[in-house]
Amino acid sequence: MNQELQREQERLDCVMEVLAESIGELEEDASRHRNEVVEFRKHFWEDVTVNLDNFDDFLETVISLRQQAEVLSLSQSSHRQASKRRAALLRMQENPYFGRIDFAEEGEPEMEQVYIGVSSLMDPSGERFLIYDWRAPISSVYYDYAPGPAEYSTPGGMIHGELKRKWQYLIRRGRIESMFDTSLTIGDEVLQEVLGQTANSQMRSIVATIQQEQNRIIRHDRARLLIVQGAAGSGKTSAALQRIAYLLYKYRERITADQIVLFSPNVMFQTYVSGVLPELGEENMQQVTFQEYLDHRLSGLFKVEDAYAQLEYLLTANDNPDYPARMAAIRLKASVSFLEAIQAYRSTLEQSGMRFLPLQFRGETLITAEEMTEQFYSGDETLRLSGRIERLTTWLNERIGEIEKLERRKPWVQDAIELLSNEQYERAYEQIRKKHGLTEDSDEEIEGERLSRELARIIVRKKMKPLREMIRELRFFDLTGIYKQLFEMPMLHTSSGLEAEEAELREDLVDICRITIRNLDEGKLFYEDATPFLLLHELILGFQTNVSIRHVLIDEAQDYSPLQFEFIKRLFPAAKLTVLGDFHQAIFAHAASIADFQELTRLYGPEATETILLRRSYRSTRPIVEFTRSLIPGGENIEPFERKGEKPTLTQVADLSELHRLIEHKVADLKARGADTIAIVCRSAAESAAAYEALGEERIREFKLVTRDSIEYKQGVVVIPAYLAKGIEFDAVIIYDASARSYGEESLRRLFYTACTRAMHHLQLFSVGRASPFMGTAISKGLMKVED
Ligand SMILES: Nc1ncnc2c1ncn2[C@@H]1O[C@H](COP(=O)(O)OP(=O)(O)OP(=O)(O)O)[C@@H](O)[C@H]1O
Repeated sequence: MNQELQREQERLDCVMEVLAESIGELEEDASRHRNEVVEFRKHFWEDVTVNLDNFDDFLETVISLRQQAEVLSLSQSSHRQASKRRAALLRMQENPYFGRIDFAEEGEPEMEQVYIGVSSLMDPSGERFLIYDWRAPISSVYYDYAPGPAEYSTPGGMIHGELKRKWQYLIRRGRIESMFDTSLTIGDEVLQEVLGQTANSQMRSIVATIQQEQNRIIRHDRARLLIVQGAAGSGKTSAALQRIAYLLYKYRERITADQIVLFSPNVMFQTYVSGVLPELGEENMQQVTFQEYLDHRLSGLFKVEDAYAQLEYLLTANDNPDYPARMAAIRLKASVSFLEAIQAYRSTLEQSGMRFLPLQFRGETLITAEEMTEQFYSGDETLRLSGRIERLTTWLNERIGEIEKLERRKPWVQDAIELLSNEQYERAYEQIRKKHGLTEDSDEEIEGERLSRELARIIVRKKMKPLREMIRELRFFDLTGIYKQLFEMPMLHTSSGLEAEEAELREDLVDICRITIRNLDEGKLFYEDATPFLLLHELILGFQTNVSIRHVLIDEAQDYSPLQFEFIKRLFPAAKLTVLGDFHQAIFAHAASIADFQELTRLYGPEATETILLRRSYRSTRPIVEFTRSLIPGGENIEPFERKGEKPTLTQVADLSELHRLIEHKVADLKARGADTIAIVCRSAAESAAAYEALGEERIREFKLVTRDSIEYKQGVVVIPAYLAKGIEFDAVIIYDASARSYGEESLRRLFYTACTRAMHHLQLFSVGRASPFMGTAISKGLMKVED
């Protein structure tokens, strides 16, 4: 062991001792707090004087109760803090720090050695940091600079100085296994080692090897909207999660984990990323899918199509006569022009066109839709929509009040009175006595006439309660009709936005409108209609908002339409947005021709928007990246990280039985070579299910079929549609059928790219018959091995 390493090991030994001591102290603390809480709960009522005789006594009781509750909650929170800190220190025992910088601050006589780890640690005197948290201001120098002049920002201003040296450590269980003096980039050696490991069924934190451009994303703090456009495997999801950990640290006094929301593509992905924050000692943020939100808001009204069902249609329904119209509809309904058309339509509703549902009671129409329309548009022409809604609601309530009075005299009410059970009668009677100020002891009786009047009032009011609720919740708007009307000619044609752009879609408009209306009439809502419908709904009736959320992060953002972004912006008015995506992986039809996030600038304006590009891809070996980047236009801009591996292989087979036989061999071979996670990636769910069945009974026991309802993916072999594999990665990927038949159309190029970029170490493609033309360049340039 050389001297330097010896010295470092000695220092590490001291740190380990401090860690052990601190853990011991925290354990004592935790058990003291626990006992306190237990004791406190036991004697809680002894210290509370409960006296409710008069108001002063009552007040005193309340105050003493509140004080007791505060003491209890303080003890509980100290106990929670101590346990959290103890868990962090226990994790640090495995690997207390991973880096060091020797930094000479301008104007300071001494150079400081700053050790960086997942969490901070002070020496026993409490005066000196033995380890700095990776999120501390000074730690950014570690990620941002090579030796030379360096600076970092603190709440008190910029600190300038010189970074003398930079070190990386590989520590396991208190032993330094190796240390590197890294010069230019942060230790490619360590990164090599990390990236060379096999995939886990859970995403891991990248704290020790965050790259400079990723650090910019993590610590970004200026813009309201941060857009991250990055190649497949460039660390977008990783950076997003590290960013959340950073925000929770930097704003620990102000922001809690439940004020941060991560939009992710599906539940399996949610499980996949859910370990990163706990690994960093933080609580998980909230995770949602846009689909969950749509279902929550709309499932009472419609059968809402799932995003993946739409994709499956796109991939399998080419023969359907409505297919071209549906494709055009998907593009139209996700466009900025359509958003503008909806906004324009909403304005016209201030003058005319609003539709209502008649108010019905006992099978009769009490107030017709026409009456409501007339009332809505009568009087002051300058009134805005919200004013008109308020006025109509008041009018409806008054009308219902009048109708209620008339109903009381109707024979059905008398019948209902006679049918009252004894119990119901007693209850009603009691209610009436109370109303007239009669106590249980008073002798005064309620005379018969008054009693039946009151009973009638109670019965009618109860029966009409749902109607009143309907009015209060504004459910008398015929929202389906209003949305449908947008597609009834000539409404859509005349809206300004569409006339200007999307001219080529105009030809398809008749068919688009036809299929939309038909679907609505069947009580169904296409996925592409769900957001526009909800947006129109909110534009008319007011937006539901959540002001407590401070940060919203949207992963796989290429899958969201401008309308969805508009919606999210309005839903979270107090939040900053981080949007991460890669248009080369845009597999939904609506984004087929979009290449970047420029359109998003309109959300908050150019001054409040910043874009960061990530070009380097870390997931896959160099040969795999060289192959995948040849599949897309502009792919030459993607830089592979230098990691060795073999070229992807293309094997052509004659038929399915040969395919299945070779897949089985390949799986066995990959396992023998150490691949823990292997994915057989198919084009669609339909192809996955068929492949899974065809691979035979024995394999069915061993392989797992991933569907859109899958909650987690475990290590092993999975058969999975490409769109569900998005965002996750595998040691080895087998493309089930990369033939021209499967991946022939240009519209599937992005899906094919997404599928291939899931591979970390091995990529095997099979093709039944002629191979997909997407691989033309790769074959001609020798970027893949071709086997017959
Ligand atoms: N700085 C880093 N240090 C170590 N590993 C990294 C780093 N950056 C990325 N990785 C690894 O590269 C892989 C891809 O990262 P991630 O999934 O975050 O990329 P992505 O851009 O979201 O990919 P995609 O768009 O394809 O879903 C992961 O295994 C991640 O751990």
